Order: sequence, then structure tokens, then C-alpha cells
Amino acid sequence: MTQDALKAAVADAAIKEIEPWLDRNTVLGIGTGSTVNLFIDRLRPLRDSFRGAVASSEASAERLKALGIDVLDLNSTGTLPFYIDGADEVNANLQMIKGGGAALTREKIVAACARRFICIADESKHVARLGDFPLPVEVIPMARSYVGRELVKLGAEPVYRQGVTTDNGNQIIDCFDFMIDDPAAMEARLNAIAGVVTNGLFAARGADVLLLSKGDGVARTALS
Ligand SMILES: O=C(CO)[C@H](O)[C@H](O)COP(=O)(O)O
Repeated sequence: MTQDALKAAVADAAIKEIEPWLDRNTVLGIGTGSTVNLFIDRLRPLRDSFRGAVASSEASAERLKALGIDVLDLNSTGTLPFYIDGADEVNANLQMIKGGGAALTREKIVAACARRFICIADESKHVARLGDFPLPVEVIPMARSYVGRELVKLGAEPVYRQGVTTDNGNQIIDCFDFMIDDPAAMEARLNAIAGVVTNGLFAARGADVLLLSKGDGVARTALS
């Protein structure tokens, strides 16, 4: 099975996961990336069964709107029943590295507002230990060099993601060769550096459900 076919299968599984819970008041939290794009596309036939969505990026917002799905301001919605998003890496505790698409800050905000984070991924994303994927850190532009020096002190090899400006007007540093033994502690440690907006570890609050697409089907793991 190709990776695209695995992504399509997990997008189908995510629709089955949420469809029974949709009603006219439901507002969905929607992530960013190629896997989520397939999920968004599958929402089209259901668009009259729910109220709308909050998007974690301008790109996802545009895709939702193009399908006729209302995109709402998070400040007007309160708690969301579901947040559906992909991951760059996910471990057995459903902790993740995210932000390959530079949307990590809004992803973390929308996820924080959701009762249930449903992570949709193909099996290539499942890892025993987080950190092979370079960990993204969103920084205020004037703090980039300072944050880079602090990241070196923590053992990372920081690389400025050139040419990328986040939806929040900030920049991304990717941390290569990073030993992440305690993801929740590292998430907090990185967020404490002045100038860091957030980092791509979703560890203190990981996913609640993982739908993992494999050659022989989609495996479901639920922590709650
Ligand atoms: O965190 C993300 C974007 O910031 C994505 O969820 C992550 O990069 C996975 O993307 P894809 O589904 O394209 O592999």
C-alpha cells in the first residue's frame, strides 16, 4: 500500500470515528497537513450535519471554506468535542512531534480547547522514541539567534527554517539530533526559553485516540 493510500484509509476511519457524534451544534477542531486534507475532503458530504470548524491554519481554513464548511473563530466556540490532526511522530503514550507544516502553535491552541484529540497517521509516523524528526520550535523573529544558542546548550542542533513565516508572523527553528528522553519535561523546558512561542512536542497533553493506518487496516488506540 502506498503512503497516500494509508493516509486515505485513516481519513476514512476518522470520519467513522466522529460521524455518530455530529449534530447541528457540533464545531470540529481541524488540524493541518496532507493527512488532514484528506479528512477535510471527506467532510464535504457531511457538511449539513454539523455547525462548522475551527482551523489550525490559514491553509486548512481555506480548504474548509472551499468545500462550503463554515470556519469559526475559536473565541466564539468554547470547548470543542474533537480535534482531528496528523503528526510527524507519535509514540506509544500518544505523545507527538508536530509542526512539520509550521502550524504547531495554532494546532496546540485548538487541541487545548478540545475534549478529544484524535491523531490520524500512517504507520511510518509511529516511533518508539520521539526525536528522529527534527523538532520544530516557533520563535519571535528577534529572538531567533538567542533561542538557537539556548537550544545548543540543551544538546540540539538548531537549523533556521529559511523562507518560512508562520501564520502568526513568526519563524521556525528545527532541532536536529535531539535526545528527547522525557517529552513532557522537554516540552516545558523549551517553552520556558524567552522568545519561544511554542514547540512541537505535544506531550503534556498528547492525543486521546490514535488511528494508525497500516497495510492490514487501521488500528485504534484510546487512552481515555
Ligand atoms: O503538525 C503538522 C503540521 O504543522 C502535521 O500534522 C504534520 O506535519 C503531519 O503532516 P502530514 O499529514 O502531511 O504528514
